[in-house]
Amino acid sequence: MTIAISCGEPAGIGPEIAARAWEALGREIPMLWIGDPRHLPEATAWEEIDDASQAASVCATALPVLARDFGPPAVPGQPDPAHAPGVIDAIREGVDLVRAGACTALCTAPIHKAALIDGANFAYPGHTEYLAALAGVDDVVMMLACEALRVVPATIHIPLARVPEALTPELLEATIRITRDALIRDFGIASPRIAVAGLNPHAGEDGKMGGEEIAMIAPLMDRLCDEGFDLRGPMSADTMFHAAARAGYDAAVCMYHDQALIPIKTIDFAGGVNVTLGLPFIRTSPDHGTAFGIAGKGLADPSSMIAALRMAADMAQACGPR
Ligand SMILES: NC(=O)C1=CN([C@@H]2O[C@H](COP(=O)(O)OP(=O)(O)OC[C@H]3O[C@@H](n4cnc5c(N)ncnc54)[C@H](O)[C@@H]3O)[C@@H](O)[C@H]2O)C=CC1
Ligand SMILES: NCC(=O)COP(=O)(O)O
Repeated sequence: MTIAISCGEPAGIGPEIAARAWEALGREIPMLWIGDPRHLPEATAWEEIDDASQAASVCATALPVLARDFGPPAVPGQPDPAHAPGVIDAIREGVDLVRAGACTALCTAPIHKAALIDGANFAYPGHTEYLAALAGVDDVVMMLACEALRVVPATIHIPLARVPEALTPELLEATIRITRDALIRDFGIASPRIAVAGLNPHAGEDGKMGGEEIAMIAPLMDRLCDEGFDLRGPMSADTMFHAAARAGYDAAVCMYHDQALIPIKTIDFAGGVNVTLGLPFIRTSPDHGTAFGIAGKGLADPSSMIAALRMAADMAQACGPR
């Protein structure tokens, strides 16, 4: 039942929120941290382990650490490209542990994408795509979830100008299918109701403000509804996130990153969790980034990390490791 935590960017708040999350949950949820222990806050009670199987017994008294040497020390707020290989390896090691059955889930602390590209030619825009590559799967889906809302961006880390061309019926169909399967399997919703956002203002206003809704989104939705999917939309993105609208669906599939992430980070920044759907293992993460401005100052709120660990543990409990 041990959850592997990858360290994330050492100059960000990742190490401190992991340490704080262990303080909050270490007696309840076995976990281990993969990274360079010199990057943890000085006061952290940590203990080196050689093997994931030792984590459960250590975790009640110290944060179990699979210690790796990243080379230079970390300066809060100043990412060092020299850490990039270590950061990437920690994610890969976490995946290996989960896939080998030594851990039940992976919870990733935030990475600074630019430092990984500069330091190691990291070929992926984020964890989501890297994890898909490690797992050898083509279609994965990013979901951000909090008590009040679940959102899924169909396109993720691409420039806004490229969204319309990237938004193919195939991509949207895979996104909706994976989302529905996960709502049933991981979130225990027998008949998921999925809202689908339009791409354009007012969901295209009958074609007067853009054509993607009529040409692509609505026909795909009709086809999936004929198969038994409960889909609502295409909805105007500006009016689908207020409380009464949210009561009408279990998840919202959105067309691009900010359409999905702005509402959830506005509603519940502290409680939001990023969960990757469609992987053959469980991966969660806090919804926020590296927060360089507050790193090393003891100001970071660990709530989202705690929520991410809880969600990973709940998913493992409900469905078992994949
Ligand atoms: N899963 C991941 O690896 C993610 C990584 N990132 C990366 O993080 C870097 C910084 O991104 P930003 O857009 O600045 O977002 P950010 O989430 O790091 O920071 C946004 C604002 O929220 C505050 N904040 C964030 N987390 C906080 C916490 N736990 N407690 C208190 N305040 C907190 C920050 O101080 C800042 O004011 C980028 O390189 C981005 O790619 C961003 C999101 C997720
Ligand atoms: N904006 C969300 C984000 O950057 C998380 O991406 P990932 O690293 O989880 O793929």
